[in-house]
Amino acid sequence: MSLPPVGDPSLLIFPEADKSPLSIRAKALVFIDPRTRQLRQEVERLASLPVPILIQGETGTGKELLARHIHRSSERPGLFVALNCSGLSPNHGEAELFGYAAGAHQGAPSSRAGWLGSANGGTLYLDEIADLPLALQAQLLSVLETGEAWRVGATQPIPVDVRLVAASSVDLWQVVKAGKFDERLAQYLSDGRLQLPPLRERIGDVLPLAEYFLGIYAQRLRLPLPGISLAAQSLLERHDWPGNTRELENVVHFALLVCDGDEIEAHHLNLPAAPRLKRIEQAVTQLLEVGDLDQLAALCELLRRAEQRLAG
Ligand SMILES: Nc1ncnc2c1ncn2[C@@H]1O[C@H](COP(=O)(O)OP(=O)(O)OP(=O)(O)O)[C@@H](O)[C@H]1O
Repeated sequence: MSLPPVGDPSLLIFPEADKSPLSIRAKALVFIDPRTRQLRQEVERLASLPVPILIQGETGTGKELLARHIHRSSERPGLFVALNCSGLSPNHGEAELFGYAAGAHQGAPSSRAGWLGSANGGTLYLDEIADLPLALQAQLLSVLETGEAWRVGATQPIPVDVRLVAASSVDLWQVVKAGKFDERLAQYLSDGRLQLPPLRERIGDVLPLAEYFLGIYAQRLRLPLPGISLAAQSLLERHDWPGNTRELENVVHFALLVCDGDEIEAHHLNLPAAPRLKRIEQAVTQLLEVGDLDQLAALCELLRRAEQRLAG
């Protein structure tokens, strides 16, 4: 197991990784699994087009990292500005997002650009966009469509040129159906949709990512670079990764710190021995309690096949 050489299309190297915030520590985007290689092609296609992008994926799958890559590839001259919509102030969300004019409210002697203004000429990354209040959703759409924004308290709009890259860990269309997301904004975002699969569905990325993080942390902590034993590799590939790549990064970081030999062993990973088996056990137990006849028949068939395999 080793990472592809620099220049391989599955490994994107970020030239200015040092400029990224601490929460995004990657120097490269590791895409090795066939599913993420395919995604990579889609990303390259969309990045240079003047379309908004919606990245859907579970927490920790790498949505912000991908958004940063899209911004770099787009070569837009402005900044990449990242905002988590659930962090907007309940009372001053509009001013935070769109800015305010001088004198708009008490204690506002001068005007402020807001997040949108700071991203002028660049990319506004809105994480968890489903958490944006409905009223701001409609306002945001109008700004993006007209290229004009009204700061709170302003008497005239100002021109803005912002590319929106939004992320969501939930299906936006379901939120639309529930009446809590603006259908027109969802439509606007649907031109460039990217689905980042959870790590458990792209097993081919697990060991390359583990090796990559090991390299990063060994270098940063000035520790010798250990290998990963076969048992540890197998455990990494069998784990469910509910926290996705972020969880893998933390697990590898920890393993490196507690590793006392040339290789990371399974017990250094501090992972449950067989999480999937546990889940299967729970599902079967539930089925035995509440399953209907068809489900029980399907279960018997599966158990029969398991028996057959055991018998050799
Ligand atoms: N393909 C990848 N290659 C290298 N590092 C990655 C990759 N994907 C994610 N990471 C790293 O995993 C961590 C989590 O990534 P990121 O913050 O982009 O996830 P996210 O989906 O935006 O999470 P959240 O939904 O919680 O905001 C970061 O440290 C990031 O650098």
